[in-house]
Amino acid sequence: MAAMKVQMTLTKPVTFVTGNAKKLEEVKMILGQSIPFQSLKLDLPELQGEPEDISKEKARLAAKEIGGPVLVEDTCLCFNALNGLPGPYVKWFLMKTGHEGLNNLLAAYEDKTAYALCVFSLALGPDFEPITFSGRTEGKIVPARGSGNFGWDPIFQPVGSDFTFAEMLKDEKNKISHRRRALDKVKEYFYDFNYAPRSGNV
Ligand SMILES: O=c1nc[nH]c2c1ncn2[C@H]1C[C@H](O)[C@@H](COP(=O)(O)OP(=O)(O)OP(=O)(O)O)O1
Ligand SMILES: [Mg+2]
Repeated sequence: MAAMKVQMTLTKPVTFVTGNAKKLEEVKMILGQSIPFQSLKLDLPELQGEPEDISKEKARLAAKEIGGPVLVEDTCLCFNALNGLPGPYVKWFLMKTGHEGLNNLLAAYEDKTAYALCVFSLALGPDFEPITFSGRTEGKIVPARGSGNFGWDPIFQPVGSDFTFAEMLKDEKNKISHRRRALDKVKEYFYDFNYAPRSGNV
């Protein structure tokens, strides 16, 4: 009876919880009118560990805080030469060492390939186990190019593009980004449970 549970529970719009205004901006652009949601700015404490577990734990905390359905996400930047690090810790590496420091981490390696990973977690309420949806974009780490107003965008150049995320128009980034790919799965989930009409802004 999972489907019925979902429909009964989602009588309220989902609250997307994040402390990052740039994330929220992209989520709004990508979702459009497809899923009814509201947002709340909260900087939730984050577990250490694997991306899925970090994201799920964030959702549990958020659902407890809100007392209703929540959506959160955790974003990682993973270097293949470093077996996936800095991964979920990229925020702290970026803050302490900047774009140059992140490039320097790879100086000893020929392999500059990396991937951006976004793990969304949906918790239908405080008593529900969160469900995760991941999206991944392959690319490489390059010296910073483009406007530096969102995280590590200037040093990530996706496969198949001559531009870094920071050099692209938002629309272009949103077509191929880790966040877009994860949100496509979130949307599918909502359509499957008839919570959002498939004819919505896809
Ligand atoms: O598309 C992106 N392009 C460039 N940089 C990005 C992107 N998405 C997240 N970022 C940055 C923000 C933070 O430095 C780290 C992820 O950390 P993460 O914990 O997921 O984000 P956060 O703490 O800023 O917001 P939240 O309150 O949702 O946890 O990578
Ligand atoms: Mg965070």
